[in-house]
Amino acid sequence: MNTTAPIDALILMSFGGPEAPEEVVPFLRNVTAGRGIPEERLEEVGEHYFGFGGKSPINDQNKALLAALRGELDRRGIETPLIWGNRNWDPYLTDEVRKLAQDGATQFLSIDTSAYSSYSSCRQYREDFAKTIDTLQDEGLTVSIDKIRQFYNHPGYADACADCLHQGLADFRSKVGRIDSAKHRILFVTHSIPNVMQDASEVTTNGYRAQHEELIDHLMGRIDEADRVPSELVYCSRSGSPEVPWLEPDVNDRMTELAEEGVTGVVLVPIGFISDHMEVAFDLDTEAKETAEELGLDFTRVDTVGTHDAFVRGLVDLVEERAAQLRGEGVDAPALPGTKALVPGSGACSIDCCRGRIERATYPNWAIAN
Ligand SMILES: CC1=C(CCC(=O)O)c2cc3nc(cc4[nH]c(cc5[nH]c(cc1n2)c(C)c5CCC(=O)O)c(CCC(=O)O)c4C)C(CCC(=O)O)=C3C
Ligand SMILES: [Fe+2]
Repeated sequence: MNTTAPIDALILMSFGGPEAPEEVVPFLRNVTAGRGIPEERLEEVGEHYFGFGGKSPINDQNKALLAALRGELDRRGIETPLIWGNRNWDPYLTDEVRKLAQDGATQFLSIDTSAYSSYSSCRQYREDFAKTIDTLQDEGLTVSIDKIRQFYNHPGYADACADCLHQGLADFRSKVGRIDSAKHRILFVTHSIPNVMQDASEVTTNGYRAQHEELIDHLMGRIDEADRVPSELVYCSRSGSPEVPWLEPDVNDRMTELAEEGVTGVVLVPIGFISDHMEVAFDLDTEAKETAEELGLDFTRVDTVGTHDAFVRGLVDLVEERAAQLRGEGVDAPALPGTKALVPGSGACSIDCCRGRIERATYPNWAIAN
């Protein structure tokens, strides 16, 4: 069936980013409103954006993903409109949903650009849906917004990550000759989050960190045995006050320790990011690369999935999966062997997941139906 019924329209929902220097400070104010991030950290992050001409790479990457998704929908004969809306910058979710709602669309399905469970990567998007729904309701427009499941263990994302890793290892091999367990490490990198956010992510799912570990086990199992050097999960982009604990080790700290232990080369695999947005462009390609240079480490940063075919097809599969669930059809929800698909309402990513300090309205409020 070449339809997404009962869904009238699809949304690519992302973070948003500034396009010009004068947008950087207002953007950061939007991001951090009420989130207690110290002024020094904001100035530091502002400098990262100014260093790139005040333009975040994220918008162009989302436009490319939008075009790739449209292409895949068209290939499948799915005519459902697809729009793009952000949390923190123009085009804003509410404005984009309003346009289609005025044309009569009521049921929306969102593709969020984050793979794992946590407040920042799942629940906060559902808070955004609730705000949009409320705002439009006040204007006399009734809409609902559902979302696809977190996709870290969907075969499409995993296949794309595996392909990127394969290519990255080839690049590394061209620098070092032979990949060697005694000298080389594979460091999977993701966004650090506060420990309390990690804990909240474990209430109804296996949680943020364990989800990364599942994907890592899978990816390591797929690389040639000769390349299977020790690997670990490290973090970047820590924010917040220094006295608040966040997930560690930081990628730079860990590279420093490894160099002291005699490691001479690292392959960084940014599985926490679907495209090369600012955390990748600055925290990895600028800062971590400099650390590697100072330490004399051979260094390869593996590609993010971006618009990789397998990833794009996987996202459209997830759209079709969710639409079928909403039609009440029994559907196959594929997941990596030994892992569980986070089907909304099945006990994962439910109303109870990833609660923060402050309780805000979310939508949808899936019931836990085990
Ligand atoms: C888990 C996670 C993802 C991945 C999931 C997803 O993709 O959604 C993500 C994505 C992103 N984060 C981004 C940017 C920022 N994140 C910040 C702050 C924070 N992120 C956090 C977590 C995450 N963030 C957290 C716990 C905070 C602390 C404040 C809070 O508790 O909310 C700040 C404030 C300054 C600072 O503190 O660094 C900025 C500017 C951009 C845009 C980049 C670009 O422009 O290319 C993207 C894609
Ligand atoms: Fe962030």
